[in-house]
Amino acid sequence: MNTAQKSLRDKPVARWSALIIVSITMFCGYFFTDVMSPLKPLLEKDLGWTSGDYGWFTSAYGWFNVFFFMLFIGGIILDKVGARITGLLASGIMVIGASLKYYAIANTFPEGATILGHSKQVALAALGFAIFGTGVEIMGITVSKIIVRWFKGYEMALAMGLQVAVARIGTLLAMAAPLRIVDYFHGNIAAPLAFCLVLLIIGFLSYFVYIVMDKKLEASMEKVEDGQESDSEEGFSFKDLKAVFANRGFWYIAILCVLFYSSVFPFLKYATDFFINKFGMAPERAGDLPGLLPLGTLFLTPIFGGIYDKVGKGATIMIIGSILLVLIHGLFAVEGLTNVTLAVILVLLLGVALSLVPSAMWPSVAKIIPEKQLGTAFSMIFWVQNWGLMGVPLLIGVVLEKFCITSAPGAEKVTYNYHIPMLIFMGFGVLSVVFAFLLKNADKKKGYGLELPNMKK
Ligand SMILES: C[C@H](NC(=O)[C@@H](N)CCCCN)C(=O)O
Repeated sequence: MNTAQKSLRDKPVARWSALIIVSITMFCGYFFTDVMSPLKPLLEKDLGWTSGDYGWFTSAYGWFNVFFFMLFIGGIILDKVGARITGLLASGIMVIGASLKYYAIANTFPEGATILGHSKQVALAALGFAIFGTGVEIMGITVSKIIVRWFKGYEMALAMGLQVAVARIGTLLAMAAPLRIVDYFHGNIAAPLAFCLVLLIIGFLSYFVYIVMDKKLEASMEKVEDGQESDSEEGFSFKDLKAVFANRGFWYIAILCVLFYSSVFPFLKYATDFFINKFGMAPERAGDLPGLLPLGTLFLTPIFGGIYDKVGKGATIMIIGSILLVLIHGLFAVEGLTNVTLAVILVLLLGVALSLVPSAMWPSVAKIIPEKQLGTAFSMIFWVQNWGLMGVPLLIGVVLEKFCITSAPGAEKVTYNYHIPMLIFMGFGVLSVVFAFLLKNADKKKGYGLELPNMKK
């Protein structure tokens, strides 16, 4: 390819700069997603929440995505109007939802005021989280499509891995920082939310820089004669949707996605409480342990992504990650295993699993589905995944409240036995292994190329 035929995406500095900018927005989104997780014991102690309240509030993340088909609508908008407008809308929605959640936690409401059977505070916080969840998920599909747009034929899995790694720094901070921020602000439980809200506004503003870059990319692509890239901008059609639905590989990857993530992200929502209850950790330090999980993924996701780019073996990588999940949650479930060193090792291994599967899963979607249907495909996969992100935290909250309380009724501090929740997480792991094998089998029959490298020779 001579210089005259090059578009902006062919320049490494340009495509990596685009990646950095969208990664910042996602980092802020992931931080806010999990910022309340280490606060569960405090929400119960200081604000009078129950585990059921917490489970219901946490499940709100997926409400609009699942029931109002917001991801589906977001995917159509993305394929129709492109990443510039969709990304801006999504990050704006994140800021609005986060503001409402902050308002709910920062204020006190008249005792006895309830909405849908929950206190006004829990209900408003949940509504804010539901709005935020819509924004961050649509942003997620937008960023996935942006990466394909800039990196297809280049370091696509590495770029996806790096973006996820940066986002996971947000999760790491969400685990390690909130209790320290609360302490610093003399027990103000809303302070971590305020801090995070400021970051989200920064993420929103940084997206404007991406918009400028995207416009330049488009202009440069118009100059490229062969018209290859313009194929990807045909937009949504119901024919495409039918084609995505009719693809068996799509369903295997979507089901693997919901099963795998159901045993990781919802686990993180309860991890601090779990380590306090099972491993007897001090509440102020218990958030540090789940913080190790995203820490490992920072380095490993890009490494595994790089391996997939160069060597291939995508389906095998997903099988190994799923098997690890079963072993980890299985050991967490064993009663009497309360050694903190073992807990550290298992959390680090969970980080390996959370690096292996996503590093291979997301780039594999682009191998199964044509680029012009990718917005729709990513949004449908996220939609299926959101059933788990919504339902599983709710399930765990209800199970904890109904079957796992070990403290005497009316005790000042409620304690839990996490055996059943861990078995539930392990069950999702077992099903993930089954679907990872089905995917590998389908790849052999249909020749998606999941075991082949991503990079052009
Ligand atoms: C890339 C992938 N993202 C997702 O699965 C999102 N739908 C959910 C993000 C939830 C953030 N805690 C990932 O993070 O691996």
